[in-house]
Amino acid sequence: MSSFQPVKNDTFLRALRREPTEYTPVWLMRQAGRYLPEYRATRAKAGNFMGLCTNPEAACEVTLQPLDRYKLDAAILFSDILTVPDAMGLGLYFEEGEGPKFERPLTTEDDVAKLAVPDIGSSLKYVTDAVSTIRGALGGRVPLIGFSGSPWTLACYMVEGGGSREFRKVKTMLYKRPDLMHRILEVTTEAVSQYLRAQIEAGAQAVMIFDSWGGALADGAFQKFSLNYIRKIVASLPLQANRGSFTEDIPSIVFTKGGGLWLEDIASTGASAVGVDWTVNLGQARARIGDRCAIQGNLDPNVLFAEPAQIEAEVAKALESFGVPQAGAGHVFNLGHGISQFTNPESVEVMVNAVHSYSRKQRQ
Ligand SMILES: Cc1c2[nH]c(c1CCC(=O)O)Cc1[nH]c(c(CCC(=O)O)c1C)Cc1[nH]c(c(CCC(=O)O)c1C)Cc1[nH]c(c(C)c1CCC(=O)O)C2
Repeated sequence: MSSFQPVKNDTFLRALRREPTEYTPVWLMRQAGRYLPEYRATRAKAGNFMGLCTNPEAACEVTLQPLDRYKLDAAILFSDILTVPDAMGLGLYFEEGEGPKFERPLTTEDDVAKLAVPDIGSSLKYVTDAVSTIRGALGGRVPLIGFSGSPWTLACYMVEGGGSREFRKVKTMLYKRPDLMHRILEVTTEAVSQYLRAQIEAGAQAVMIFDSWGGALADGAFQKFSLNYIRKIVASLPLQANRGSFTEDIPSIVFTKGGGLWLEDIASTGASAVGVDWTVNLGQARARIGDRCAIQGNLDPNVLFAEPAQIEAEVAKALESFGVPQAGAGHVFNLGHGISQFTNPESVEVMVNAVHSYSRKQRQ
């Protein structure tokens, strides 16, 4: 039994390939999440967030929830970037209202020496099972995006033991013991490469690398400790997947939050698209890299707290800034970071519909 169906709405994939589209495709980072009452209901049934992630049927249900409400052009696997360090034995847990934490962060030289690539096929089977369940349930409606954290972003959580503002521990290690830092990044790079390849094999039609904390690094350190490892991962990914009766291209997206200064460097990884946050001017980004890579982004998620007319105006501003994507350029509309849990679900509908209708008008 094959659950692979070719995709019907391939607007997102065509934009990533920088081919012409009738309108600008749109999806939202964290589109399945706490701002949706139906998500909160499913999460309550599953007990907690990791209960959702580890149950492929529940993960599938919440992945599809935003697609049933909005005309989104892509689905994203419901999971978390921290499943990889959890599989490495660090013991992921979530404290209510405090975000993710690790029971066994990497604190000593010995911890780092013992770190090893986990057996992805067994320890992260719940993720690849979720991917194939979701791909089957989508029935080709829209493409399914798989994802991972960047090695540097994962290392931030692994060394700090949770979220951080100053990154004191992880940056101390980076400057004082770069050998230890590189070892963590090497092991994590291999784990992430295998993990993304497993997601592609299970049915993911595009992959995204979240480098959420790349922007916390100094110029020079960013290229050495984050980008070089992302480059290795992108190089390890297959460009196509064989689905039995057909093959499909597998584009990749690299999103470095706060990476606006380094767009050319990020584009040079060979990724199909560069994700940008709201500090970046889309027109300037296009001029800098738009003939090498597609661009994804970049509305400030806080725009969604304004009135519908203001949301529509901000969407139009972003689309005008990019301009009409002629062949050779590609734009995927998104937020510049994950949607806030305090967002009114109706505002998302206003945004998605505004992206579609305004970008169609632009092309007339
Ligand atoms: C840094 C990071 C994490 N996770 C992720 C990142 C990179 C993107 C970014 O920078 O935001 C990525 C992520 N996390 C989640 C997804 C699912 C797919 C999607 O809809 O985009 C994705 C792609 C679900 C989630 N991951 C998490 C939630 C909230 C869980 C809940 O309480 O229901 C969701 C929906 C938990 C999580 N997981 C993480 C944090 C910091 C938190 C707490 C966030 C919060 O409290 O708002 C780590």
